[in-house]
Amino acid sequence: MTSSLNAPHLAQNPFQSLRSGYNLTVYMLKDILGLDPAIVINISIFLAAISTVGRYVTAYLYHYLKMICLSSVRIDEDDALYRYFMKWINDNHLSKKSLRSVKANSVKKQTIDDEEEAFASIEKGFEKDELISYRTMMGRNPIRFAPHEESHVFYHKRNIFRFQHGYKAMPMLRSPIPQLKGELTIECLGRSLAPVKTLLEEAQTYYLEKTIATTQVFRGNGHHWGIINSRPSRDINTVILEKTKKQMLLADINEYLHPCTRRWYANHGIPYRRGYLFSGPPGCGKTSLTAALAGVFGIDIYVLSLLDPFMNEQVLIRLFSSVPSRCLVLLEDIDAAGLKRNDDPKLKKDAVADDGMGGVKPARGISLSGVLNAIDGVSSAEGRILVMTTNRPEDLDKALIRPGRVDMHVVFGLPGREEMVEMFESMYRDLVESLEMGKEATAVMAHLNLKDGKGKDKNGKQFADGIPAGKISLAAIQGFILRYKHDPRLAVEEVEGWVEETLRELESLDAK
Ligand SMILES: Nc1ncnc2c1ncn2[C@@H]1O[C@H](COP(=O)(O)OP(=O)(O)OP(=O)(O)O)[C@@H](O)[C@H]1O
Repeated sequence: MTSSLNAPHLAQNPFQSLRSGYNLTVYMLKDILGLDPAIVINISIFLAAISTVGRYVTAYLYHYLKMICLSSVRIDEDDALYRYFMKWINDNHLSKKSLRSVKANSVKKQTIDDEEEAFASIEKGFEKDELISYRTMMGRNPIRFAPHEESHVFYHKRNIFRFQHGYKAMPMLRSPIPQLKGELTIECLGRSLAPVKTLLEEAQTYYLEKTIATTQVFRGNGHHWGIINSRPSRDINTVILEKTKKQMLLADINEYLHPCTRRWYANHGIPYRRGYLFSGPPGCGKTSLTAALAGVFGIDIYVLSLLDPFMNEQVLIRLFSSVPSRCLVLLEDIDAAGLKRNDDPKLKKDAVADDGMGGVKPARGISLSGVLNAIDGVSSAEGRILVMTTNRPEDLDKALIRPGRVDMHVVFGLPGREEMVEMFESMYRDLVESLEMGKEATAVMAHLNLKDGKGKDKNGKQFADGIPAGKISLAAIQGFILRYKHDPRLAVEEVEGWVEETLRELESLDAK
């Protein structure tokens, strides 16, 4: 009772309230806990000082120990090693749950394996004609785990490693705000860098072996290249092109990529670059051949379009100078950018300014000389293959396609009879193979007239007979076959009607 009477009352102003708070604390320490406030204050100050000194000492010791006991490596986010390591750590350590704090991602871009795995989990209760609900399948998709910004410690081959995801600020030209760039730091307990080097080599080999049958596609996004796709490499045999043309192209690229060729170019003072022009109507296989070539030679594709909204000469030069030394740069629809010379009569209405080198800057500010500079200027990377595609080769300036910039011109045309038969057979190859293995094969194949090679040929030839040569693209023919991908006989029966309809559509488009 006495103590409650002694308790300070609510203060009338802030100073009074502080004072009453202080009085209350003193009263609690002294009367309730029986402690001397002066001693408590001294001890608190002492502990705070110890903790500050402790923090400094630990930081110093950590720094010192790091210097003498840790070896470390830093990797920038846009370096291929970053991808190699992240895949390796995800597959080898995350799956074994040795990391306890991770970032979980839903799968946005399913690979073929993801989809097959998801379908396998619902396949048993799935009726043949049932409609697929993608939502149901999505629910079965694996969740991906990735390390996040914190540091993680893991043990590998008798070594202790620590890696940390972080960001560093990069000063930007013409901007006071620095750009944040991701980086990875890998540390290893021990004074030798050898375990980290071995680890990175292992990650690199692992990644390259895992992705041996895939082609990565990058696209310029401003000043940098970003990965947009990683897909199974296209088999070159699925691309229909005159045999001699295909073989010449393969031999030419093979010769160019041979490690000894680089020295030869250097000895002769020739810039080590090779360019190809693929021309032809839409849907005739230019992009398909490019993808297949990248697969054959195990290189990645770097796609550029002069029509991208962010594209200007500076960006183009920078992108061309930052591709890896072995890759395929695909410059799509080069005719669409309107790169013309002053003396071209068609140019007058498009032109906006003289570029000072006999060319003009089209509306989006990329001149012919800018493109030539990017392709083979001093800063342009060596060792790459350049493939330019166009629907209208006749519109291209001679400077753009002169030897040295374009070393081989591959012309694609609308398909003749042979190509159509090849397309038909290629589309039904899997069906024939699966039927050959199945129990009901004989009956079904007899029905489809696919019992032997002859029967297959007969279907393909009948199919091609129904389509006039040089009129319809392979893309359109492929689209039609896809409607009957389980039934070649029906494709043959329906082809004539489809051709009539397609030719009528093409005529009306031409008339417009
Ligand atoms: N010669 C071909 N061999 C195999 N497939 C082809 C061929 N031509 C077209 N196709 C098929 O048609 C589709 C479109 O082909 P692709 O994109 O390669 O044509 P493109 O010539 O690059 O067309 P565009 O000029 O419109 O870019 C692809 O799915 C491809 O499989």
